[in-house]
Formats: sequence, structure tokens, C-alpha cells
Amino acid sequence: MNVGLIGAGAIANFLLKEINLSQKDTISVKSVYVRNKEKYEALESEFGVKLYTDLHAFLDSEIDIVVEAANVEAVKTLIPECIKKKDVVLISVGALVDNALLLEVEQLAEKHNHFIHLPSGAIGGLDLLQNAHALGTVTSVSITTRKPAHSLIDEPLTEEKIIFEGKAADAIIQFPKNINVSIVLSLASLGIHHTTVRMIADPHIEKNIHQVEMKGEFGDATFTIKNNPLPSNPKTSYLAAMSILGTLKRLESKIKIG
Ligand SMILES: NC(=O)C1=CN([C@@H]2O[C@H](COP(=O)(O)OP(=O)(O)OC[C@H]3O[C@@H](n4cnc5c(N)ncnc54)[C@H](OP(=O)(O)O)[C@@H]3O)[C@@H](O)[C@H]2O)C=CC1
Ligand SMILES: O=C([O-])CC(=O)C(=O)O
Repeated sequence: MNVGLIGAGAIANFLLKEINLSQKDTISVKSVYVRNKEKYEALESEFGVKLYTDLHAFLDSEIDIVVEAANVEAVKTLIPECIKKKDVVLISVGALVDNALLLEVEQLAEKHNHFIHLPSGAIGGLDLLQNAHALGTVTSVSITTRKPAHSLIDEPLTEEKIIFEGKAADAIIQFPKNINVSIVLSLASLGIHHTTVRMIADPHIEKNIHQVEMKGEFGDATFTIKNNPLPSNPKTSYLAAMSILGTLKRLESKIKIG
């Protein structure tokens, strides 16, 4: 499977290193779409990829699937065009809080017979949640996210501070780089207006901690993860980057789990 990456930051570099330098399997990153070719030109020799600034040339290059590892704005502006030509994997899932965009990409995927894959990112439990919601009987979903204070706000803190309490629909607008996980949770079950989010800036921690609580006819479940951050971008959890690799590997596997 030949991959085309959008973005060349922390997650993209993890994927380039793990796929092109370490993996011994059939996945390979061939093309990278960037805004500024000069800034990223070293990637071509380091990882054997070709950089593109023209989206159509990127989509027509030797790739089978597009992986977005950029930001919510890039999803809005680039993915409708990508889905006409390729399957896509999105990590800036927060962009899909915009219902018009969600409908547009869903309809384009249908029309052009492509798939949109949303990795579970920095959380887990989405298999359980989707099964529990198969009859539409999940009644509440909430996520409490606790991150190092400097990842969330500029103000210096000596004690933890609740910086957001409300619904996923509003959380992602205020924190587009920090709470994409709430949107994948919403899409898996109750939607953006019924998924509750609490965000805490904590000056005493180094990990990105997410606690998800789900209730319904199935019973109730709690999922907690204490994520190690990606050193090159501590706002982003290591697992979020790994979850893209996991998604690509599962696409290739003949045995589908979950
Ligand atoms: N679902 C989840 O659980 C998680 C999702 N995320 C999402 O992943 C995104 C990427 O994370 P990370 O790699 O750590 O972020 P970085 O800030 O390290 O990298 C972002 C990269 O995207 C590039 N970029 C931005 N806009 C565009 C564009 N329009 N076209 C091409 N490239 C673009 C930037 O390039 P430039 O130098 O030009 O700015 C940069 O190379 C985050 O913004 C967040 O939305 C993150 C963590 C968890
Ligand atoms: O990486 C994380 O822990 C979560 C995150 O930033 C996001 O969901 O946007």
C-alpha cells in the first residue's frame, strides 16, 4: 500500500520513520503534500519521498491512500478533493464537527466509492462504544481530558484548572489541536451535542490523560489512558500517531478484529 501524507509535522515524521525506515512490510510512504517545499525538502533524501505543493499532482502520484496529519483547516480545504480520488485516513477528526463538511465528504465518498477512516487517535474503547450503540441504546458519553497546563493554555498555573466544561461541539472549536478525541467519540455514538467534555490544565503532569465514561442498556464502562506525549509535539499523544499506523496495518490484514 502506497501512502500519501498531508502534513510533515510530529505525526507525519513518526509515520515516515516507522514506515519508511523501520517497517519490513508492504506499506510505504511515497508522497508528502506540504505548504512550503523549502521548509521540508530534507524529507526527500531522508525518507525517499517526493514532496508536492500541488494537490492534484499529489493525488495523481503513485499513492493508494491519503493520510491527513495536518490540522482541522487542512481537512476542510483539502479532503473533499482527496476523497474524489482516494480513500483517506483523517487524524484531525475535529473538522467533522462541521455538519455540512461531514455530509459533503460522506456523499463524495459514496459517489466515488472511497472510504474515510477515522483512527481512534489518543483514546480507546471505540469498538465497545460502537457495539453498545448498535441498537441506539447508549444514554451518556463523557470524556475528561487532563493535559500539562502549557499544552492547553498560555497562563502560568500553580494548581490545576478546569478550562472547559460543555459539549464536544464547542470544545473542538476552542481547542482544535487538543480535543479531536471528543469528535471521534461523538461520531461513534451520541453526536457532538450530546457528548460531554471536561478539560483540565494541570501544571503537575507530563502525560495526556483521557478518561471516557459510557452508559447505556449494555451497562456502563470506563476507559482511562495515560498517554506519553510525542516528544516533538507534546500536545499530541504518542498513541495518536501509532493509531494511524494501526489503521493502515488493519486495512491490509485479512483478519479483521473488533
Ligand atoms: N485524533 C486524535 O486523537 C488526535 C489528533 N491530532 C491532530 O493531528 C494534527 C497533527 O498533529 P501533529 O503532527 O502533532 O501537528 P504538528 O503541528 O507537529 O504538524 C502539523 C503539520 O501539518 C502541516 N500543515 C498544516 N496545514 C497544512 C496544509 N493546509 N497543507 C499541508 N500541510 C499542512 C504543518 O505544516 P506547516 O509547517 O506548513 O505549518 C505541519 O507540518 C493536529 O493538529 C490535531 O488536529 C493530534 C493528536 C491527537
Ligand atoms: O493527543 C491527544 O492526547 C489528544 C489530542 O490532542 C486531540 O484529541 O486532539
